[in-house]
Amino acid sequence: MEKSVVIEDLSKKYKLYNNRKERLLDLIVPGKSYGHDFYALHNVSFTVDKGDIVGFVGVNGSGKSTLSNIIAGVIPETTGSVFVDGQASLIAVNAGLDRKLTGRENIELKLLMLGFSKHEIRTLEKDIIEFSELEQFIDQPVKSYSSGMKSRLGFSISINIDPDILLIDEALSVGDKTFSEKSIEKMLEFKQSGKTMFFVSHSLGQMKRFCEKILWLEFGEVKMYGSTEEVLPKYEDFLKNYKKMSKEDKKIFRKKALEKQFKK
Ligand SMILES: Nc1ncnc2c1ncn2[C@@H]1O[C@H](COP(=O)(O)OP(=O)(O)OP(=O)(O)O)[C@@H](O)[C@H]1O
Repeated sequence: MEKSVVIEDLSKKYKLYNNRKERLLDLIVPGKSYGHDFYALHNVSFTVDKGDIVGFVGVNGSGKSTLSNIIAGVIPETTGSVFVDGQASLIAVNAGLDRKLTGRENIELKLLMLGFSKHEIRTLEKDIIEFSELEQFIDQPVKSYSSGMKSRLGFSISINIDPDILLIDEALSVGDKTFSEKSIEKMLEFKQSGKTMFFVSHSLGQMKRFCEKILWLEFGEVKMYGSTEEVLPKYEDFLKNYKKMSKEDKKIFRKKALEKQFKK
């Protein structure tokens, strides 16, 4: 099988500060370190074959968006290696849109940055605007858009540029039903063309519908990776138990995980 994405020992570390003074001191005092290291991802390894549809699951803060952003090249990893074969495109609420520019300008800028020719831009721009259903709003600045409109624009750009790898991070949760259905159809087309896709969603129904494999992240670490039939029922069991936990037990569970993420 041809590999599409290979992640080895990937970690993403953030520096967290208690206040602005600490942040400033960390910048200007040589040889001394202020603040705390926090691992959003720690030693994550997995391999994805060409044409796989992989879902990322995990409770809030487990690292799903951080991982999608790293695969899409939006943020860098701290350590480890990330191999991505081809061009990856991320669809996420707010991702990659310049709020000051209009919808049309955002489309043109994105296409220019991706190296499309003038002729290709003209054709693609038309398709993207039509798919987005933004009509006359396309010439309004993105800062005036609702989150649904932004998500429609982002989705339309990313899907129409036909990337090798598509990452969809919760982008379907904010659109209205008709647009979601249309997007799902487009995603099924993408799936049928044998391209690699990643999917982040809290909707397990959507995960079942699309994904062949599931990566379950728990506070920055891989808890399980395997076929949807194997992993999703286990994750569902975990969620059921997690929901049943008392407020106090949930707090303890989160605290223990956070201690691990801070210490590594
Ligand atoms: N820029 C940042 N600086 C500091 N910490 C960050 C930053 N970005 C993310 N984090 C932390 O990294 C962890 C993982 O965040 P991430 O958004 O990847 O989780 P997630 O699984 O996508 O969560 P959700 O389901 O809520 O969207 C969280 O604890 C978050 O607070």
